[in-house]
Amino acid sequence: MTKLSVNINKIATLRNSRGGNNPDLIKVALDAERFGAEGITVHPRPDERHIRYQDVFDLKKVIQTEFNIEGNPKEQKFVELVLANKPAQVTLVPDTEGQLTSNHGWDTIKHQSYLKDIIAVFKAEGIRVSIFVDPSEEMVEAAQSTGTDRIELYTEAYASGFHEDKERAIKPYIKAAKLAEKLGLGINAGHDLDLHNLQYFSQNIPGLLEVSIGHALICDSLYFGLENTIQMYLRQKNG
Ligand SMILES: CC(=O)[C@@H](O)[C@H](O)COP(=O)(O)O
Ligand SMILES: NCC(=O)COP(=O)(O)O
Repeated sequence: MTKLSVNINKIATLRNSRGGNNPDLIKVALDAERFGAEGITVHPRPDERHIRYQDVFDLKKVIQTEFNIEGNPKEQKFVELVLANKPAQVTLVPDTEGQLTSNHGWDTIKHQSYLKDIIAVFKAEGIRVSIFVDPSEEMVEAAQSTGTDRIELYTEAYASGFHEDKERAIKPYIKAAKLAEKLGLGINAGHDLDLHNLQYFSQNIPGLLEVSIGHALICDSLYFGLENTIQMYLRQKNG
């Protein structure tokens, strides 16, 4: 069964906007788990615009479901943060500092040697590794030889094409997922998944192990409440 990992970056965005501790990130993470979240995802960025490095230490002490930390390992502070907290999973994302949000996957051919080395560092500590990739069979093929446990399919292109032509939008993801399965790679997915596009994605992607969803879910919770929203996403995912 595909797991829903709730990304709480945007809770931290709201908290940081006033300098205090409201909303309380730790409380939201624990409530999200109580409401049915099957994992918690955070993406501490170098500018700490939302998730702070200290948040990761605080969350690690209390999270009961799978903890997934995302980030770019070219940032040494990120590597040290992950090794110090040993989450269930680290998701390597090739974001640079100035990006508004994640907007591309790894070039697993060009960065093959680098990825091989850094993935080995995390795996030696028993941390499962996932790498963020575009839905490209070439990139998935090359991902296998990096030694990664999983890939995370970057789903922005699916989300942006969904309303116009969902069959067309999902096609590259089905191909990439079938190849990943054949190569023995675990399959995660995320970015811009929401209440409208999640069910079709999870119904059509073979071997999907985890979806990580943040922005749309937190926005939806403003209208439906966090507990109801998490239940709605779980129903869509399992539908
Ligand atoms: C890797 C990815 O697509 C998202 O998990 C990312 O964490 C979103 O980052 P922001 O929440 O900073 O937009
Ligand atoms: N890896 C994707 C993630 O954690 C959340 O992405 P989004 O739902 O905030 O776009």
